[in-house]
Amino acid sequence: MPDNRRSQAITQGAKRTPNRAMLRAVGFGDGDFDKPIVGIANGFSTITPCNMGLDTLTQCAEHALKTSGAMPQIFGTITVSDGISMGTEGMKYSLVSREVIADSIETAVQAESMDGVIAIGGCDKNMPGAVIALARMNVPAIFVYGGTIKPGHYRGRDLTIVSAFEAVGQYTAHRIDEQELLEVERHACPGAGSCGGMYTANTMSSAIEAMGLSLPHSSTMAAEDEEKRISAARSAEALVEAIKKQILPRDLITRKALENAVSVVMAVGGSTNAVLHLLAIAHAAEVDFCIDDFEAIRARVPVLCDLKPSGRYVTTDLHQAGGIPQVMKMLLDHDLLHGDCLTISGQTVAETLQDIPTQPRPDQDVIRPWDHPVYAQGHLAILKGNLSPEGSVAKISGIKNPVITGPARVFNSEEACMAAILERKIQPGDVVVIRYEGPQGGPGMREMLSPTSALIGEGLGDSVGLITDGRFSGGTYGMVVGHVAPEAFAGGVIGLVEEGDSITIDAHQRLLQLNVTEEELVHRRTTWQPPAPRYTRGVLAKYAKLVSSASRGAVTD
Ligand SMILES: CC(C)(O)[C@@H](O)C(=O)O
Ligand SMILES: [Mg+2]
Repeated sequence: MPDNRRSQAITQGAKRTPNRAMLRAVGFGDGDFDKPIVGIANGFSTITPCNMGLDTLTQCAEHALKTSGAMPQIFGTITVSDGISMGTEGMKYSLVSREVIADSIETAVQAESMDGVIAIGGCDKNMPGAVIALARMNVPAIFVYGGTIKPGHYRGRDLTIVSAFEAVGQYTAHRIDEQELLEVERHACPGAGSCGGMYTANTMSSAIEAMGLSLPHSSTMAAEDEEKRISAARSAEALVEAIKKQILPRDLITRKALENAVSVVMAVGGSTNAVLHLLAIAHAAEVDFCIDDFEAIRARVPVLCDLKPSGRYVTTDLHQAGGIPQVMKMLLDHDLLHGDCLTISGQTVAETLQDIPTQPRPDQDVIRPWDHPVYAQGHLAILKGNLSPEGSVAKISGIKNPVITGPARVFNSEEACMAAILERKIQPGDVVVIRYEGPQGGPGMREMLSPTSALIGEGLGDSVGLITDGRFSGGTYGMVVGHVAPEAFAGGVIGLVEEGDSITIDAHQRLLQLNVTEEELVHRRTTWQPPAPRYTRGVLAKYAKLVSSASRGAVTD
């Protein structure tokens, strides 16, 4: 073990007698002060099914660290539940929790001079929050994903949490009755694990595996399966080896690795949140990577996987079909992946894939053959125009009407918009505008799964556009554009839109345009004032003062 261990700052020499005295109280013995001290950032919580199984994984990792000659130290990180807070004021804490998780891991590991860290997370923000911390600290580290939930089943179909969100719109549109709404609620989430489609949690776990920061196949394992617990122990062993070799997160989180992550996110049809989080991870790792880098990758990478929200299958199906290594192998064989990137095991990406088949198994169709992709190009597009000169993010594949020009229906909050949708006041051809929901203005940039799902449920998903300076859940699809930057609160044009204005969303040209003259915008700006901040004390007030534009990842440092 390298003798320049960080933990020597608290374990070596007479002056560290008190420090060792306290470490003895937590279980250190005479021979333990020369072992590496490895933190386990344990996201266990019962406030969301995503994190329910993490304590078991922590115990597996703890045991494996001890048998591998390291000294584990467990500490907690928080989580919030996107799905449970969705549609409420509480969702404003969701993106904020990414920073709280990152700051809490950094604080604990740096305060105690740890030699390495295993970050264990489940719900959406746990993944980017953990990796932001690992990138900042650059101490040997590995990520362990809590695992996906298995699908629910009802009347012969697979259900996920998004089925429940969409059922709300189906019910208000009288397309299902109250009993069916209740049965969907009862069956959508059968146990522990993160939301089961290729939504944000599974998207980010896949991106982290693509960057070599977690073990192969680990990002698509089910939370409740034994292999997930075995993988946690193997991850601990891999980290002890990485400490010996001094493999650091910034050796893994390189520009090429970020490009690999974006390619995999495109190939699996992942969440729009991946744009926000990968930009924030690049910022933390001090890698030159910006929102415009997504388009070059989108244009060359096909969507290979037929996964919910817009596809048929769930992440456990992807796992059974070969998981992320199978997707990566197909990308590598077509020169759409950098095979020379390093991974946490010390192998290169190409070496980890050498035994993976070049074509997906013919007995499954969740991963399509290369020459029959779901879509020929990626689905995550960056739209620009006078509404979003810094950028905005949309899923543009599989849309029935890729170009929509319609009258603006303007709402200054998610709640006001949701009320209008449920009162059936939104008509085909409308372009819904939800603003003052950005990182600063919300604050917290809420996910708009409730209104987008209600539109789908009411059968308006193909005929109504929706733009917002907020963001979307991984379960959102349709003609929807989020992360509009600059946001309204920061003086963005979205704040100048008036009811009835003509707005164009053009997926082909990747254009987001307010069809109003420049002179009119100049006139409107003379009377525009930012609203008073919604919060003046506490977490949300502090966040609103620090947070950057979504086009830079909504970072706070
Ligand atoms: C509730 C969901 C689907 O997990 C959402 O929060 C996401 O971002 O995917
Ligand atoms: Mg989410």
